[in-house]
Amino acid sequence: MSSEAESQDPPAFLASVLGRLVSSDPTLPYVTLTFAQSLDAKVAGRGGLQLILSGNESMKMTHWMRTMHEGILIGVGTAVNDNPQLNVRHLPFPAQGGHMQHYHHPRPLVLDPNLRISPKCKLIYNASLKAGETPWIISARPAKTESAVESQDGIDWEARKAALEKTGAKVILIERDPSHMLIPNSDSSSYLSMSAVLRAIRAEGIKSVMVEGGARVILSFLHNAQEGKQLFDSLVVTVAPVIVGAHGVGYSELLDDIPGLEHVRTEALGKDVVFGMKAMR
Ligand SMILES: NC(=O)C1=CN([C@@H]2O[C@H](COP(=O)(O)OP(=O)(O)OC[C@H]3O[C@@H](n4cnc5c(N)ncnc54)[C@H](O)[C@@H]3O)[C@@H](O)[C@H]2O)C=CC1
Ligand SMILES: Nc1nc(O)c(N)c(N[C@@H]2O[C@H](COP(=O)(O)O)[C@@H](O)[C@H]2O)n1
Repeated sequence: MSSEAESQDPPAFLASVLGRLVSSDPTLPYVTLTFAQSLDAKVAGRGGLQLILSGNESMKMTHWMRTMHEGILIGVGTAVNDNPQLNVRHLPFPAQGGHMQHYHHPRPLVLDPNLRISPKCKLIYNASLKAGETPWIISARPAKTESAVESQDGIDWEARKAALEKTGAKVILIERDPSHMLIPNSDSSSYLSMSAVLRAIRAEGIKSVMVEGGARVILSFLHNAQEGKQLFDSLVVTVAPVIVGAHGVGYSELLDDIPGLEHVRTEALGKDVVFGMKAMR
């Protein structure tokens, strides 16, 4: 595997798990759900502390996945907590015909109903330096109410939208859908319908999306799948040889059996093990 890791082509592992990254439904993008976890299924430490779970080899594989997809989707929890870059930085520098080539960066897509992301975040800063694509923020107008507190929220939301748009970031609005499948105990005002989000992204021209987390977004996809609504095509999970413990952040506490997942390939990458699965839509 080490010679493949240095190659200027994506690892064969990804080709067999992701195939041609073409969705069977033309109204939806091809979706890869992917994340790194500890042996005890935690994706972050105490209070959401960001953990570097992936070693060099599996992190490189993650960056191959980034360059293979047109979009990279996270929830606003990750955007605020980690201030991530979501660009492609850990691949061998590509040369072609004597010219240096740049890897394609995926477009960052942030689920952010209440527009909590900062206009000063790295995603926006990097885009200004051409070290990443301009992020798209996916949101929904606050519901109109008679309440003074909530109507003030509406005004603040408009101001936050204007501040983000001033940086060049695009705010994509979707309709609020109170009937969409909700994770038990979650607050409907801060959740968007995942299928509406995916349809909106596809309508904007994005044909493949890598979903990188965080915990609630992972749970949303898996919860939908558990209820028979399969919204991802493949699942790639890096397992690192560490135990985080009960104080860490997990995603599986509310889940039951998930049907329709089929193992494709398992790869040992450095200290980590990466599982590649396909999902039956
Ligand atoms: N180990 C790994 O691979 C990764 C770990 N993380 C970790 O995850 C943590 C962040 O996770 P969370 O706080 O759960 O935030 P998150 O990144 O999952 O964002 C959740 C937020 O997204 C918004 N959202 C809108 N529609 C939604 C929907 N249908 N489903 C889910 N969310 C929706 C909501 O405002 C919700 O609160 C951080 O500690 C971060 O370090 C994040 C990404 C990858
Ligand atoms: N593959 C992977 N391994 C880990 O150990 C991780 N902590 C993550 N996290 C995800 O990557 C984002 C950080 O990306 P940048 O390095 O800033 O580009 C982080 O926010 C998570 O989405 N992934």
